[in-house]
Amino acid sequence: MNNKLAPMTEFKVSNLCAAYGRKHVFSGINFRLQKGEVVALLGPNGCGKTTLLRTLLALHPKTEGEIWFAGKSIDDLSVKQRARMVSYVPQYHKMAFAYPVLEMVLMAIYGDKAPWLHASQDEIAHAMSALEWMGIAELAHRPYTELSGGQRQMVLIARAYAQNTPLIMMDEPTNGLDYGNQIKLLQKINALMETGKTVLMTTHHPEHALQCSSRAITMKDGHLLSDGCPLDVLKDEKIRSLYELSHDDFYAYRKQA
Ligand SMILES: Nc1ncnc2c1ncn2[C@@H]1O[C@H](COP(=O)(O)OP(=O)(O)OP(=O)(O)O)[C@@H](O)[C@H]1O
Repeated sequence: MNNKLAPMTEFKVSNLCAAYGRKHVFSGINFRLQKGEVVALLGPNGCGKTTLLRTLLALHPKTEGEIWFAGKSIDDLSVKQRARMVSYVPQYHKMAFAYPVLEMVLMAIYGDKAPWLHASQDEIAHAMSALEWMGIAELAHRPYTELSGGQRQMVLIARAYAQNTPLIMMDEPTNGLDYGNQIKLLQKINALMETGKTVLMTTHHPEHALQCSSRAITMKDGHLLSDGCPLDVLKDEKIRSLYELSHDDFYAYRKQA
């Protein structure tokens, strides 16, 4: 089995726009991701973060613009080629069948066909190591549909990790995780950066972005507002303005926290 990462030289987005029917969600989005960056994307509910991630993954159609991966337009890559370059932890995931967790992880390695049913010992060991990395090896033989929300979330993260792509996109990855698992995940994301992987993750928690990201991007009303060092982009005044919080509400909360 080929565990080598596809080369991640650069991921580039230029003038990207997307809509649902006639309703524009975002327009004129430009940014680049470099190897080894963990980039946190923040913005109010409904500003378009999930739609942006789904558009970058070609799961939602763009209305304008270009997405380039290592010099190739994403439009020219097959589903299989994209799956070697980028993995995805969605915000919501429905699974109709009660597949065992181990098979769910093997599916990420093999795509939508069914060779995971004949997986080799090496492949099973690789999938198990992803579950161990996430700290959920004991769930390997449990049906996915019988897991709690937080356990399912950890399976999806292990699955993306097993896919072994140079770029991982995660939509609110700490969603549903208990306090301890949130901290452990943020540490794991931070460690991914050291291995040269690139992560683009949405979060509703500026403190999570400050803990594990090397760069933060904020988004509001269908546009990117700021992009840079988390300590600068997530200054108190910028957070207050992003989420439209009054001085009193914000500092009363801060005082209690
Ligand atoms: N399937 C859909 N059909 C029509 N409109 C949609 C659909 N999905 C999302 N929208 C709308 O697109 C906009 C952006 O939604 P999106 O889910 O991308 O926001 P978000 O920033 O990820 O929100 P949240 O932080 O609440 O998860 C919202 O106004 C939403 O109502």
